[in-house]
Amino acid sequence: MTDHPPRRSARPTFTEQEALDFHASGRPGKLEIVPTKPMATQRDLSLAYSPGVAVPVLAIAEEKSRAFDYTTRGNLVAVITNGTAILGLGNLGALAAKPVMEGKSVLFKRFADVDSIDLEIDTEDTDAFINAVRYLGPSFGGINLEDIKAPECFIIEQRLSELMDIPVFHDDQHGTAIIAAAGLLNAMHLTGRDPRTTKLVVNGAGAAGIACVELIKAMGFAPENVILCDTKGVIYRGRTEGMNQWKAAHAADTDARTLADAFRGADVVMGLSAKGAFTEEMIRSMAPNPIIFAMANPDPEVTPEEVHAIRDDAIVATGRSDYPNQVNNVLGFPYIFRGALDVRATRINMEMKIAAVEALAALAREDVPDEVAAAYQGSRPKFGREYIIPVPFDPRLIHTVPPAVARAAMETGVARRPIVDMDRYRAELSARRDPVVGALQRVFERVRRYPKRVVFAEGEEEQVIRAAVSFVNQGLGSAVLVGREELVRATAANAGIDLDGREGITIQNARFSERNPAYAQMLYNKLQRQGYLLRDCQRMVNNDRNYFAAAMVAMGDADAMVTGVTRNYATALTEVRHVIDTKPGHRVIGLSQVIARGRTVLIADTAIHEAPDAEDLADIAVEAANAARRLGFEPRVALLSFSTFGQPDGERASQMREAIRILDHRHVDFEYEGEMAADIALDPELMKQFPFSRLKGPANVLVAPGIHSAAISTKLLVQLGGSTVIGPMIVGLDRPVQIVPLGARDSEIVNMAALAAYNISG
Ligand SMILES: NC(=O)C1=CN([C@@H]2O[C@H](COP(=O)(O)OP(=O)(O)OC[C@H]3O[C@@H](n4cnc5c(N)ncnc54)[C@H](OP(=O)(O)O)[C@@H]3O)[C@@H](O)[C@H]2O)C=CC1
Ligand SMILES: CC(=O)C(=O)O
Ligand SMILES: [Mg+2]
Repeated sequence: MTDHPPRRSARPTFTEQEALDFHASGRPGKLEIVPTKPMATQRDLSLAYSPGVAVPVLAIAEEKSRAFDYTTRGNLVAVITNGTAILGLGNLGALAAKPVMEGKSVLFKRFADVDSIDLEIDTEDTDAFINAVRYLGPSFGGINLEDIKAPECFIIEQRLSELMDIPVFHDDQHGTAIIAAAGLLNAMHLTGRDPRTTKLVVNGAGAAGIACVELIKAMGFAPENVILCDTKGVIYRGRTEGMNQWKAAHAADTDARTLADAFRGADVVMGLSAKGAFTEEMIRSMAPNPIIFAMANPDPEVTPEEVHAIRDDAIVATGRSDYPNQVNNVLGFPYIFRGALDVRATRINMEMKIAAVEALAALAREDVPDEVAAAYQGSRPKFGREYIIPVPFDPRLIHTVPPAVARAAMETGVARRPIVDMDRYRAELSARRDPVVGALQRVFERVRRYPKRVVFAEGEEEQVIRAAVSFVNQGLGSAVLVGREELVRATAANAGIDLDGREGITIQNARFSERNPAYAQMLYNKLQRQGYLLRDCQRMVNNDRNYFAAAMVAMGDADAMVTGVTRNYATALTEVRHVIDTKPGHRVIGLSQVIARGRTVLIADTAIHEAPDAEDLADIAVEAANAARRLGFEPRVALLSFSTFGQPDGERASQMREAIRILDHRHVDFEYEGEMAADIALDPELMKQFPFSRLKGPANVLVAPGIHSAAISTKLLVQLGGSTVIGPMIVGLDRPVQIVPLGARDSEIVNMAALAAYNISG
């Protein structure tokens, strides 16, 4: 067995209420449509709509392909369903399927910058469904069919592919088959198997099962070695019960009649059926080093724990994110469509699917990049039994899979616009990845592997209780809620949260804690020369939750702390700093992570130093660069000003220049430059005017001249620029504490608790 991280918990990481709140909060649902052109003047209006819009209309009427140049068509995919097979939940209708389809559209955007809209069509009549879709071709560059039950899905996909000149791709069929086949290739490689002689069983002869069998056979498995099963058992030649033409095409010439018969001596089994369909006996009866892909969602045919309890030579994959080897469709559909759209493909053919399989399989065999490795700290995932498929947050997927798909499209004559320069295409693809994806993922993954005890200082607040429950449910660690026990329980009960018997959550009433005298003494030792009596310290620990919580962390009774919901930032910080020192050799600063379209930058100091002098600014730069490394960036630090390299001059600008000189003397180990204006720091084209600049690329850490400019600019970015801002995060304390903004919501508190547990100061 290869190294592997501690196995993750199989508990759900959210409650039902959290899932509903997630979908209801803010604008209901998960999508909105945003214009890409300004609508600021009368001229804009007359260009966007009548009369200006008539010009592209006539251009497209004359030459259809111009629609790709003048409209959204070339980057727009419709996710279409009738809701007859929603996940593994069954036929719940078109309307109930909408959350899934919206989700898919969001993933298209986030992972591969494909614009997407969901369309729910309220009919189970195959012809009516086909008719509703077939005329939509001019609107879209591709059609992703989703959660439509077999066998209708086969007819629908085939007919629409014939009728439309854009890719029509039923993801439950081909997406699943592609990811499963990639994992299978690697599992075969690890167990030294040859496709021509490997015996394979697929349980489930629906959309996903049939597509898997077809793809696997196209990849060289011998048809006589492949057995397909459904609820009636083996699909054998001559069977009449529960059959259809798609099952019949894969009917095996075999004496096996039950799933248990089929399992006997099998090398590989794939489940695309239902929870618990594989028994202990079946697993035992397989060949040595068996490969078991139990992919029913949300619960697999057999769990990895159940398999590992019976035999230790199996490679196991599931559809779930909380086990290794997740067969997750998100590894496929965003990138397959990206590649197909970029060559304006007319279809997604078998060669394109196989190219995706091979690209995914090859990626899992390569060394993982730091960005992925950081999430698995202590045990870098390495190609092996517990890592046969890339993980969804792998940043290489975007520049690996689409080029393979595009190339296959070009080679098989379905590309309407071949890509001329593949290297350039790859570079453009990397820039398409939305930086919000994965921004906190490494933090969460790391903490999940090394869970921490986090103290939530304001335990009587409802959103804090919700956050603590979510923190624990996500497997991030245990939570201590500070507050009066009856009040915490009553608030929780009012909010519909049952704290009784909930593992991982404790309540600490500061007044009754037996650790109080020790905390008060510790605080007295620190503050006795600042005018505080022991009695004052006792009162602070007894009455003030921030003192009590911080003392727990200072004395090792908890690993990290989060606070700030009920008290303004500065007050909370002052209280915390009475208890927790600055980390020796460090400087406490506030760092905000700004995630905007195309990039992530860190801005400092957004919380502590109001008017830093040159020495302070140099320290802030060093501290921010350290934290950037902890968060997974190689820092390129720009010291910002209204001026760039002395022009125009001014007092704050010369202070920034002085800070640069101090950094020069310190011989720091990161790139830095300044003073410069923010646009120069962030735009490589503008930076070209200063060829002597030492930054090798756009800055990703911005040091502002003062807290005013730092705090004002991050807030402007949120309000006007639509950016996501995490923080200010506190960096440089000796023990990890994070402070959320006053009135923060539960999700923000969880993020900050995770950042505290991660300890960005290192
Ligand atoms: N990435 C992933 O992990 C994915 C997982 N899936 C999962 O695969 C499963 C099937 O999805 P899909 O193909 O879209 O659904 P379909 O409704 O199209 O097909 C379901 C098939 O499973 C068979 N089946 C159901 N229960 C059993 C059982 N206990 N034993 C044997 N066969 C059974 C049915 O048999 P019969 O024909 O006799 O009715 C049918 O052939 C779902 O659980 C779904 O969540 C799907 C897509 C992606
Ligand atoms: C993953 C998916 O698409 C399904 O279970 O239907
Ligand atoms: Mg689906």
